[in-house]
Amino acid sequence: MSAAPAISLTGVRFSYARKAPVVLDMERFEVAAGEKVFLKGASGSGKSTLLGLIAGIMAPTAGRIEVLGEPMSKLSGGKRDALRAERLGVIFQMFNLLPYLPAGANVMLPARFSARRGKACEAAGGAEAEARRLMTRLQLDPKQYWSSPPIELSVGQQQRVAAARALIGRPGLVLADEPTSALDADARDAFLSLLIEECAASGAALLFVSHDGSLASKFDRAVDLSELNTAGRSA
Ligand SMILES: Nc1ncnc2c1ncn2[C@@H]1O[C@H](COP(=O)(O)OP(=O)(O)OP(=O)(O)O)[C@@H](O)[C@H]1O
Repeated sequence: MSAAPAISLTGVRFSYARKAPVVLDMERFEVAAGEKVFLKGASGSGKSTLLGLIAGIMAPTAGRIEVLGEPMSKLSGGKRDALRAERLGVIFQMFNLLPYLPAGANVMLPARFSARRGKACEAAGGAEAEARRLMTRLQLDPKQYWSSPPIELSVGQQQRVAAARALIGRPGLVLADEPTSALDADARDAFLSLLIEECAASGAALLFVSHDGSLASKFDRAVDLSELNTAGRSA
């Protein structure tokens, strides 16, 4: 079980609608358990689409996607949602924080929705203690910001809430889609180092999408989706 790759994708094709063009066509892509992979690629090369497929938000038109040893692409929509909630941490471009919940409650959400992630927090003293620890680690002081509504936080602070929420309850895989695009270089480097450290501490694999190639050296490996995705290429 621990040896299962975090992501294993074989012969995957995807289009957004039945008669729409194929936007993703990939023979193979694999991320090992605990591996940190930097995913780059030209705008429109399909990075967000690939993350959406791995997260189970969409299902491929053809092919197979396994996530943490589970057959994500074979599951119903409801089961894909459950697998995502139980085993994945996802940081979206716009963070998707719930605006009516304060920061601390946003961080705790996965531990509330998933029994597995709630249980994983027990060793740390429960979901609230773990949420506070993660916020502190990500340099967002919970004494000051626990009760803040997201709208009162800066973009960088919202990003830290989103990262803490993705990391809570030891997910096996963290997917991050351009989470640093709104930050200056210093804030971006600091955030990325913390994210990588926390993934390493909990044994999570990390698939991190960015246009900023200067970040690639922090990862085990960099992958260019423009090379892997053959959709739209003439044979
Ligand atoms: N909801 C959608 N409906 C139809 N087509 C879409 C949709 N989302 C993306 N596409 C198309 O799929 C292709 C890949 O888009 P995607 O957003 O995955 O690329 P990306 O590499 O993440 O781009 P960027 O770096 O600009 O964020 C593009 O041609 C885009 O027009």
